This record gives sequence, C-alpha cells and structure tokens, in this order.
Amino acid sequence: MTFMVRAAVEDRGFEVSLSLGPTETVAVMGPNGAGKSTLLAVIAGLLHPDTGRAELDGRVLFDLTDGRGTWTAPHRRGTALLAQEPLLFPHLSALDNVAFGPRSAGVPKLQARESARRWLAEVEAGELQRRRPGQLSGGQGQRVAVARALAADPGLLLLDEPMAALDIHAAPLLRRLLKRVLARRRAIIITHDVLDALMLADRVVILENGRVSEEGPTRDVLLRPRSRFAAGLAGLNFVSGTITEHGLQAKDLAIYGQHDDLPGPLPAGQPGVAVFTPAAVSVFLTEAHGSPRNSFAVVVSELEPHGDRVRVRAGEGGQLSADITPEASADLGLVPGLKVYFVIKAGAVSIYPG
Ligand SMILES: Nc1ncnc2c1ncn2[C@@H]1O[C@H](COP(=O)(O)OP(=O)(O)OP(=O)(O)O)[C@@H](O)[C@H]1O
Repeated sequence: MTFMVRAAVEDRGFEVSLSLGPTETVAVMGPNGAGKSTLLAVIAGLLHPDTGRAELDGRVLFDLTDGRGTWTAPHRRGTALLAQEPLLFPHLSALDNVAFGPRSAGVPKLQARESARRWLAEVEAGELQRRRPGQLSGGQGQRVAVARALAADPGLLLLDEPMAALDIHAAPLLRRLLKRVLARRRAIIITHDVLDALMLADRVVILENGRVSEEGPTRDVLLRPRSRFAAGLAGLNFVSGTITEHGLQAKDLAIYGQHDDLPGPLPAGQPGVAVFTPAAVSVFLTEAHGSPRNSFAVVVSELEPHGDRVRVRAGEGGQLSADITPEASADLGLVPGLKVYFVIKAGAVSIYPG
C-alpha cells in the first residue's frame, strides 16, 4: 500500500519525486512559484505532466514511460483535494454536499445520507447538515469540505493551504480537527505555516525552483535546516560556506561553532552551514574580544517588533538577525544604517554539513 509520484513539467521547470507511507502526512513548503500547486495538480489529475509515473495503492494514476501513456481520470484516482475555499455546491445542503461523492459512486440515497451524517458528526458539523453553503462561515464551510473529502474514502488526501482563507479564530479549530483526521490517513498538505507542519506533518518536503531542496522529519528540518528557506521558516540565522577545523568559512566571514551531532572533528573542506538563533546574538557598538566568540561587523537594515523583543536585521537583505530587548536597542541608539557588531558565542552556533 504505497503512493509514489515522479513527474516533470518542462515549461514550469518542475521535476519532483515523492513517495508516502500508508498513514504518513507530508507538509510541502516553499517560496511562491516553487511548484507546490503544480505537484498537487499533477497528482490530482488536473495537469498532465510531460513525463513520469504515479501509483496509489496499486492503481496507476499515470504512466508516461510505458509507451501507451496510461492516464487515469481525476475522479477515479482515489485522491481528494481540499482547497483554500470549500468549493461546495451552492444549491445543495451541507448533508447533500457530503453525500454527493458516495451517491456518484452508486451508493443508494438513504445509505449515502447516513454516511454523510456520520462524517459531518466526525468534523463537528452535525448541526449544520441542513444549511446551504451560503449560510456557513468560512470555518464551517471548510469543515463540511473536509467531511466531503473523507466521505469519498480517499487513499490520499491533498490539502492546498486549507487554513489560508480562515480568520485567526477559525484556523485553530480546523487545525485540531485535521490533526485528528490525518493521524490515520495518508495526506499531502501545502502550507506556509510552521505550526501546521509541526502539528500535522510527519515529514516536511521543501520545494524550491521546481525541485526538492530539502526533506526530512518535521522537527529535524526546522531544528537543523539545510536550506535557507527552511532556516527562514524556523526563524534561524543561516550562513552557508565551507567547513573548517573550527567552524565555517563563508566568503570573508570566519565563524566559530560546534558540530553537535557527529563525533570527532569537523569534516573540513566540505560544504556546510552555520545555524544560530537570533536570541543568541548580542549587539555591540564596538568590536568584542575574548573567549571563543564570533564578532561580525554589520550594518543595521531594519528594526521590527518580535514578541517582547526587537528584531534587528542586518547585512544585505537583512539576512542576519538578533533579538534584543527594547531597552538595549534604545541604549545602543539603533537605527537603520548604523554600523554595529553582532556577537555570538561559538557554543551557540551549530555547524553541520549541508
Ligand atoms: N497555469 C499555469 N501555466 C503556466 N505556468 C504556470 C501556471 N501555474 C503556475 N505556473 C508556473 O509554474 C511554476 C510553479 O508554480 P506553482 O503555482 O506550482 O507554485 P506554488 O509553489 O504553488 O506557488 P504559490 O505559493 O505562489 O502558490 C511557476 O514558475 C509558475 O509561474
């Protein structure tokens, strides 16, 4: 019982392979235009790739490598797509929207409605069964849409930013619901939200420029990012370069740090990354000396509130950040354009091959 897809869409520069275990949920994350929606469209059968093959629980979804060009129609794939908007039939009640899939598959009316009632109860929307979509809030509509997707008993659920159109009060309820629903199911969820990835996904796949740039268990990717994009998601500073005996050399920046998972010395000469949290960075107006520390001369590019701290962004494109107290920021007289020193203890910098 497996799912695998391998597909290329040439004019979108898209080439991705992915497989999922029977109850695995994978979060797909990446910048705009990375290919996340393209991936779902290819799997759902809404977009014909140029080459590739996909299989779900023994059924071939498409095979463009076998000379015959096997292609299974979207509604016969055993996949169900949940989009940002519920996309319910406006003239049908919530109950009939959910019963629609089983009805189309030939289930008798009473039986289809009975199962629809069960699914609506499962998503805590039992009391909404008589309402039309126009009488539902965004969050209620999404819950009905989840019930409709589940009623088709899909082998793979495809979720395209299901929380994106909801307000901040409705999103947590749907997230909790999805957590329960996805625990025993196979699903791919596109999200821009780290919280969704942490709560819902076993694994994260980062797409950049139509390719998988990084993948792994959610916590590992967020704690030990190997791509700048994943580091940004986790709110971590990220510098790439070449591993040296004591840390990392990145252009003219020598960074001292620790290699915290491999025993023995750092594998000098290999490409690597240095990662550290903005909370570990202190800001000074003069260069600091002393115990193993990193002291980088940088120019402040931006100051922004970050919880009860001030996030100081520095360097070109604000790629390094420090979180300091508002008092410290005021005492230092920080303003964009000011030259300062970012100081980080070597012990707070993780270096690893990347
Ligand atoms: N209908 C289309 N026709 C041609 N090219 C498209 C079409 N839709 C998207 N693309 C291109 O395919 C690439 C991948 O886009 P895709 O929509 O899959 O990215 P995405 O990761 O879902 O982005 P977003 O986060 O903005 O939704 C981009 O270069 C995009 O410009």
